[in-house]
Amino acid sequence: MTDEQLKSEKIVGIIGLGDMGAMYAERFSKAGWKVVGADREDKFVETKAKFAGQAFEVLRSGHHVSRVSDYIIYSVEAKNIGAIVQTYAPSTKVGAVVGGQTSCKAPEIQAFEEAVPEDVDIISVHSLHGPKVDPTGQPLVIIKQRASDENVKFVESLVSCLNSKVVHLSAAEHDKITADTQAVTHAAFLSMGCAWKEINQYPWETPRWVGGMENAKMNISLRIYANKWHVYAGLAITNPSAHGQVQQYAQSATDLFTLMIQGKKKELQERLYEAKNFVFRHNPDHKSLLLDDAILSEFSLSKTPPEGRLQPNSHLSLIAIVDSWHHLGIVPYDHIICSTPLFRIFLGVTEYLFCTPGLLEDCIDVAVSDPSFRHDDLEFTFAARNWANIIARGDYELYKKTFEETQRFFEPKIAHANAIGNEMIKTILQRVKEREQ
Ligand SMILES: NC(=O)C1=CN([C@@H]2O[C@H](COP(=O)(O)OP(=O)(O)OC[C@H]3O[C@@H](n4cnc5c(N)ncnc54)[C@H](OP(=O)(O)O)[C@@H]3O)[C@@H](O)[C@H]2O)C=CC1
Ligand SMILES: O=C(O)C(=O)Cc1ccc(O)cc1
Repeated sequence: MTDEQLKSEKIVGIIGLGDMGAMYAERFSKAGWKVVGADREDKFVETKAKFAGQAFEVLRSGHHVSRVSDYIIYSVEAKNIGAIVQTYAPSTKVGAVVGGQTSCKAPEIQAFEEAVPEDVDIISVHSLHGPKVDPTGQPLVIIKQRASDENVKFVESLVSCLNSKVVHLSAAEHDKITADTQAVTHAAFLSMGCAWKEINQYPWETPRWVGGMENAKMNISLRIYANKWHVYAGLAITNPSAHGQVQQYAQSATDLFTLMIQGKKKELQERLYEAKNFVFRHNPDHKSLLLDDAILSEFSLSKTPPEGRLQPNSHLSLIAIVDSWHHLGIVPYDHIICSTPLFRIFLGVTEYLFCTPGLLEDCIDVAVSDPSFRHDDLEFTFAARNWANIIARGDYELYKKTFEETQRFFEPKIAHANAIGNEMIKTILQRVKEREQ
């Protein structure tokens, strides 16, 4: 079938009209597909009113969506995917295709394999960006679990209106890469947020955190705290590979902080240079960095421009990620094809620190000789260990509580940070494109 035939004959169904589901429903329907969607049945009237002006139709429940749709995308909380698939799977139209948008694929695929009838194909998707980011040029993973080539073409044709970069992976490959990239990135920025809350300081209000790298840390941290806790909890807790990665990050932060307070400069240097040589070995001349301080300096949350010399910082959150990539044998550049904007920014900032001549040396000097960031680094280390524990225990309630307490602390600044973060992401994407050319 041609794309036009598919568009006129197929019906696309979305179960879960939250941030990502609504984004898909809006974009697919605007591109000319017939789209139906449902959120929780008890919210039907409210959901129908919310999307009244849209080109897609809101139905009463996932059963109603499943009965009529040729491709059904479950865009629901990861923790509940098993139960939700079990509920609606028996209503799936004969010969249809099902898939999900959750961030970790093992539980999603298992739910489909267990519950959907055998005549139904399984093709999952994952847009590697948040709902407010323009999907153009961002990676979109397609996972053909069990499907005819014709149905894969149907899904490709559908998602082509997003203009994303399609990457075909197995569920296992997807989960390994996203554990390496997303889970640790989130752990780092979640920990920064908790540390600022514990020392009771908005980082943009003090001259201690000034400069491009600091802007990136604040914007990304607040961007994560602007999202829903379950997105990050589900992604890390349901992905077993993520537990070890987050644990290693906490261990690296602990080890490096210990070397700092012991004043063991030589050991710290050796450890970080070994990590640098492993992670950044493809860019030994430090050419064409993803980001630089001048670019990042534009994106400040502070009202007053910085004055004088920037205060050097031990950058524990950045040196710990390079150390943990080294310990886990991860070369982050290998994952760029399947990376999120936040991961690319994190990589860009660490690359800037490690590959700009003189910066890492300054950072090591400060780390062992200047105690002014010790309290912050101590809180950061506690926070990293706490997140690793919560994730390892699979404690959704404690995750929610810890996340929401910090979210409340940053509440007054979240909208502003999101606006600046969007601009920063656009600039960085442009930069990545130029570098690719
Ligand atoms: N947000 C992001 O940045 C990204 C998220 N993802 C993944 O996509 C999925 C959706 O995330 P997101 O849209 O952000 O989350 P949301 O919480 O915004 O959306 C999930 C929606 O599903 C609804 N829901 C719950 N139970 C049912 C049900 N039985 N039938 C129909 N709808 C139901 C929820 O209602 P209620 O809230 O009332 O329970 C909610 O409106 C998650 O698995 C997430 O990990 C993937 C990429 C990016
Ligand atoms: O870019 C990020 O890491 C985000 O925070 C947005 C996000 C969250 C969950 C996903 O599965 C994909 C993207």
